[in-house]
Amino acid sequence: MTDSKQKTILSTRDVHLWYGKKEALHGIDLDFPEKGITALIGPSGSGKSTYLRAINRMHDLEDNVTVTGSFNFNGTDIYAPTTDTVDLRKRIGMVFQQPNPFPFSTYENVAFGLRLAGVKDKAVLDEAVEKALKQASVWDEVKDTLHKSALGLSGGQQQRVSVARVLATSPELLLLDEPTSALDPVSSHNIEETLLKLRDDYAMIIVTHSMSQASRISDRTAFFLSGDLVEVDETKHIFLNPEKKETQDYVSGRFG
Ligand SMILES: Nc1ncnc2c1ncn2[C@@H]1O[C@H](COP(=O)(O)OP(=O)(O)OP(=O)(O)O)[C@@H](O)[C@H]1O
Repeated sequence: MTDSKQKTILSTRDVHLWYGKKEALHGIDLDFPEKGITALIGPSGSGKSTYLRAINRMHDLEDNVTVTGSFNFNGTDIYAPTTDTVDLRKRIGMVFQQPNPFPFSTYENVAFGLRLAGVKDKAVLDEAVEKALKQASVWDEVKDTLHKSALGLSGGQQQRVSVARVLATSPELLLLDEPTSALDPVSSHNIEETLLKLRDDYAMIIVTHSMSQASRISDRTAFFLSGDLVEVDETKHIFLNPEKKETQDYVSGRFG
């Protein structure tokens, strides 16, 4: 669980983002503690994914996107020209909506980032792969087929292997962009349980359309509307006693 005395792992200030001439984020100030889950909620098009992807510079891969503002990540200026994005994305791992295993074995999927970082020792790799798969609560289901293609796993197992792949490189922050929206209810529940187990050890930011999911798993919730951050607070305050009328209207299902 988070508490108010926690250190801040990421501090973002006055974040604006333009797709061409269209401004999608209008000056977001938001901080994240070093442990626990923050949910980003809001109607479709409110800027949740845009903001999330700005955190690990995913927009660098798109043409015509301009980002301004400050992103201080544990002392690293995320947008400084000297910041290495490969290293940054190891420190800030990302799990996407669709499970996206590479067409390799489960083992090689999880070992991928470590091999990229130059780890060759088999014993080190074996241990790291097992640890990450256990942390992602999928080890028991895949331990006998580690060297078979990850594409043969169910969608829910693939998504937990995606979580393990991210954990294997010892990230400081995990970004999750609607990680259960392509999964059946049982697989979604398994992912939620996995995230709940990780929240004492990691900082996580999850974009979700499901308000019940946000209220089940997050410590803090940030409500976005039309590219603005309307309100951020402990999840129970946002759902039971929000300050702003727009938040109240959204969480009570009046729009969105
Ligand atoms: N690649 C892009 N090019 C142009 N405009 C974009 C692009 N991606 C998003 N947008 C626009 O930016 C705004 C914010 O979109 P974003 O996807 O961040 O919202 P969201 O809250 O995550 O929505 P959803 O819940 O539907 O995923 C929207 O108006 C969207 O149309």
